[in-house]
Amino acid sequence: MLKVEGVTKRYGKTLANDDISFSVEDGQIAVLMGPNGAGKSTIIKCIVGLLRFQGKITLNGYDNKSVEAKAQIGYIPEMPAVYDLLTVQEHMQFILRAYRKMDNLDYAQALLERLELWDKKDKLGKQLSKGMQQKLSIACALAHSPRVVIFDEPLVGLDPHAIKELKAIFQELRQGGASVLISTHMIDSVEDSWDVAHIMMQGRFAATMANWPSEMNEKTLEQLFFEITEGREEGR
Ligand SMILES: Nc1ncnc2c1ncn2[C@@H]1O[C@H](COP(=O)(O)OP(=O)(O)OP(=O)(O)O)[C@@H](O)[C@H]1O
Repeated sequence: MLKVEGVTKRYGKTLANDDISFSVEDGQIAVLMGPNGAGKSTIIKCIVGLLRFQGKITLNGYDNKSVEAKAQIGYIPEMPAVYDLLTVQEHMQFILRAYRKMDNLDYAQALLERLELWDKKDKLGKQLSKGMQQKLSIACALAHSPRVVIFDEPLVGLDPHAIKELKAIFQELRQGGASVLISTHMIDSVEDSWDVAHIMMQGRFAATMANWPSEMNEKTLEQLFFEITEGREEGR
């Protein structure tokens, strides 16, 4: 479970996150949406421990800066960051050694196969295309079976096969009990597979929509998004 309590982050005079609180339960997919500059990447960077902030963030009860929390988190950044001089296969070995999860080697290979990277296993990071680097970044983040997985714009630059696989992976993570947070501009990319969606505006949550079977939503997520961000419903 991911718990964010009263997180505020300023860059100088810019208030990027303004007292944000939310949680993502085990086996839940939460979606973060909002216009450019709303503060999505900032809250994600706070969660994964890349930024200092005011407030409290815990992963399964552990402070997000603790080693216990870091061992449980998988982070797919907006821009893939791979090691130029490691091969695809060496990335997996490096990650699994670092997390002491060498038992996951078969799982890591299966991830590479699903993402059509196994035939590139001997290529260096710097020899991969942007989309291949993105796929490797996804495999690296998932290889150690994290319990909390954070995706920042994961579908950008992926080919249709990888998008299909990644959508299946979202569901498998959810079924496996992970807490999944996905930041995306592509409203239809998450289809109906999310549990809760937060729409961010100017550093705050302007609206939250649940997608439980019992919830009778009058509006689609897309309608709500345009209503909030443009002050009207799309097409009106
Ligand atoms: N390193 C930084 N230094 C100063 N200001 C920053 C920095 N990073 C982000 N900001 C500012 O913080 C605010 C939130 O930015 P953030 O990147 O979190 O938005 P976002 O919702 O992820 O946007 P996008 O959809 O464009 O990725 C913006 O006003 C942005 O200009």
